[in-house]
Amino acid sequence: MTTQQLVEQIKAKKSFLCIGLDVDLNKIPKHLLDTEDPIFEFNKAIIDATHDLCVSYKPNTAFYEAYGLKGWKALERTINYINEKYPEIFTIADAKRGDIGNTSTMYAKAFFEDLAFDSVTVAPYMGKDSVEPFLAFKNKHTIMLALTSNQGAFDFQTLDVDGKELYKQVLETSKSWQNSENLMYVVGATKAEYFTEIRKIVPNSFLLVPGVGAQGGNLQDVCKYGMNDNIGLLINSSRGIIYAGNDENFAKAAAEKALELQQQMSEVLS
Ligand SMILES: O=C(O)c1cc(=O)[nH]c(=O)n1[C@@H]1O[C@H](COP(=O)(O)O)[C@@H](O)[C@H]1O
Repeated sequence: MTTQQLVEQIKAKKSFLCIGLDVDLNKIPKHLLDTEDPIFEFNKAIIDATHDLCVSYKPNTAFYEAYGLKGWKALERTINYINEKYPEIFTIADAKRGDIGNTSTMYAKAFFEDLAFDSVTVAPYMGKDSVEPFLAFKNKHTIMLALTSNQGAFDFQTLDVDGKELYKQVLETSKSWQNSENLMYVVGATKAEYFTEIRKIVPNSFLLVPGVGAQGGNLQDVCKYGMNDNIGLLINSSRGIIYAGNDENFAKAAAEKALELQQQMSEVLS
């Protein structure tokens, strides 16, 4: 998917919501556990109930890998279901990969070719030659961690390196990499006060912003300081939406939570 197609979808749906499909078998409604593929059945119901309120789904692969082969199969069924039934949706494999070049190429193939995701999250720690193999894929997007939502972000990311915080160095340096137009960046919603500075470095890039909902990030502040002419934001909520209900009506409860966020986004856009 091109960035332009993503922007058009945002404008049509008046939403820049990304729903995180972080499926935990201990948290999903009990009646689903009797089905053959509870993870997929959960996702399918959530997706069918929310696809017109969001523009993106982000399964975090940890929640699938934790269940071994069954989990990976459920991930494959989920991405295939979205791509077949709702091809306009921007899909994110939240896998936080990155390794030496030839290994990164295999990670990229796994998520862009075998599973046909539109994007994958990547850690910048190993530098240019660990990220460029992902950037080589046309119309695919590499979403690199910049300033994360967790407390540990202050351990390294905000440290001063040659007079500038490390996350700023990461943003600036990455702009010089080959096919850097395929980069997006992760910035946590819990760090809204940093968005003005970040926008000075990457004014045009899309930012994936997790941390609204369960982690307490504020949607209005993120929009105020982070939005650009192309909207430029994908705001993620996972637990706050998908676990809104815990009985037969769980998908309806999730849709109600998604609608709350979509309505706030619609207001911001108007
Ligand atoms: O890359 C991410 O998506 C990510 C980066 C970050 O800085 N913080 C963060 O919470 N995430 C992910 O975003 C999701 C947030 O989930 P909730 O806190 O349940 O909304 C999880 O899948 C996290 O792994």
